[in-house]
Amino acid sequence: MVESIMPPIIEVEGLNFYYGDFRALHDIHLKVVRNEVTALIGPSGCGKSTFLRLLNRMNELIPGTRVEGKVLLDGVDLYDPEVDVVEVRRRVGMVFQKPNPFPKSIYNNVAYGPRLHGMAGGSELDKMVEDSLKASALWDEVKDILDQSALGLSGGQQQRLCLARAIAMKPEILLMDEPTSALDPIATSRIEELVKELKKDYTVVIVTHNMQQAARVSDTTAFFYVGRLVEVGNTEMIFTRPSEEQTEQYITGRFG
Ligand SMILES: Nc1ncnc2c1ncn2[C@@H]1O[C@H](COP(=O)(O)OP(=O)(O)OP(=O)(O)O)[C@@H](O)[C@H]1O
Repeated sequence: MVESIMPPIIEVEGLNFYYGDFRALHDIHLKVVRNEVTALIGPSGCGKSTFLRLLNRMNELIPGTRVEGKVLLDGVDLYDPEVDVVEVRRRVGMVFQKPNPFPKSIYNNVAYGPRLHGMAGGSELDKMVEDSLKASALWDEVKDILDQSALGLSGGQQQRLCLARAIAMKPEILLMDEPTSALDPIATSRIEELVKELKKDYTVVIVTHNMQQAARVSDTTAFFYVGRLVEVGNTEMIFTRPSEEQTEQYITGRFG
């Protein structure tokens, strides 16, 4: 495979991860290319979500866990003791499987992070909220009801609101953990279209159980199996001519 000429935004080197004594990830090496969508696929329990959460230090909220190895973001190790975890999570935003808006107004959901970080106020904040809702393709649906509760939105709208909330923090990377698994097909295809759109401005890493989704939205696909990264490469190549037997078996539905 021809190596991409774009410098990687993330370089993972020799990453191991433990929940207590259980080693969930084994010696992972992976480069994530800037302004690409990278999909993480593999059967249930293979470590996709664990790996994703290591990219913004979310796993350290779980007691008894341990990380070895490096996750370099623009060349700086996220796990270096000097690095500020709050800044890491601002630069690397996340959208979860189930939409989880705050029980606040639509406006305040998006404004919450920028306010907390003193990033904007007044009309500047209004603009930030508008821009974020536009980027998540929700603005037209909510512009007249910004003061209404986010909990009144549909599941698909709530997920786009969560995306707007992440975007408002001006991240460089967006992590998505099965962002469409709770959504119907129409809401799913809107999110998929958005993901393709978002890579112009962001780098996206998405975990998905749905192989068609990985094939539709991603540039690069990484196949995980029992805590190991079996193969990573150009998405079309992974889905048509994988190098590894295990990848071939998984994508042809012979296991998992
Ligand atoms: N909080 C936790 N404590 C202990 N073990 C955990 C925890 N979270 C995950 N694991 C274990 O780590 C392994 C990897 O889990 P992970 O959720 O990362 O896999 P996954 O590929 O994302 O699975 P799925 O597709 O089902 O979400 C599994 O064996 C799982 O049981």
